[in-house]
Amino acid sequence: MASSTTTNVNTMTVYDFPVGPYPTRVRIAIAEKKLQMKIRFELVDLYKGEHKKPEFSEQKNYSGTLPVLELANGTLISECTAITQYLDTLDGAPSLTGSTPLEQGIIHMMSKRAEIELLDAISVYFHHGTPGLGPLVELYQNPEWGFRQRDKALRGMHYFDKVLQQQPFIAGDKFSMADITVIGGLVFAAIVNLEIPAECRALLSWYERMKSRESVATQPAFSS
Ligand SMILES: N[C@@H](CCC(=O)N[C@@H](CS(=O)(=O)O)C(=O)NCC(=O)O)C(=O)O
Repeated sequence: MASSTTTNVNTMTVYDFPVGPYPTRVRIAIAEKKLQMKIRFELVDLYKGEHKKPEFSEQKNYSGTLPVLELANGTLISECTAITQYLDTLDGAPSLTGSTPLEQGIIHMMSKRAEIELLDAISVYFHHGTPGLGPLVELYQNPEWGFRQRDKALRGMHYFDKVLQQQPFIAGDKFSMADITVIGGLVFAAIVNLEIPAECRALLSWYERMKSRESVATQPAFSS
């Protein structure tokens, strides 16, 4: 794992794979909260299986996935939703995860639905229905299960298209963590060459709007 030499005592570290769909979720949240100066990124090379080595799974994240946020005091937070919630509420002015109980409930539901119906489904297709991270990492593959999840993700795209026919953002009338999760899903869709169906015009239009946000456009996953 590469590391920088100078670290401010208050700097947080994100263990990261810059173009990865899930790391991109947290990268967008960091940009939306303008926390870039307080966070350093440390590359963990997924294609070399660094995330599966004991020094990572035992010391950083039992689940062996990225991203992981490490606070200055050594506290470790994994899972994109948890990391986003922590970073969003740090300044006492949540803008991504909801500022009322109702907003928090709806945003969490729609973000989790985006994981289940889109992002996580495409991840399973990537790992089981394609060569994924390669034979050193993909020790077990079930292509049929992968293809079923790909089809589930396509249904998910149609679902979110219908949602966006009725409202400007995934969880309602404001940009939120739920939009970021769907963006992560579409980043993964591009990686596996799973095109957004042409008839999903509301989803396509929403995605163009999302890609014009500075917090999104500046991410490595979107640099051509
Ligand atoms: N539920 C986790 C999933 C994280 C995840 O799957 N991250 C990917 C990173 S990336 O594919 O998006 O770049 C990973 O570590 N994959 C490695 C593996 O699954 O072996 C989260 O929300 O953080």
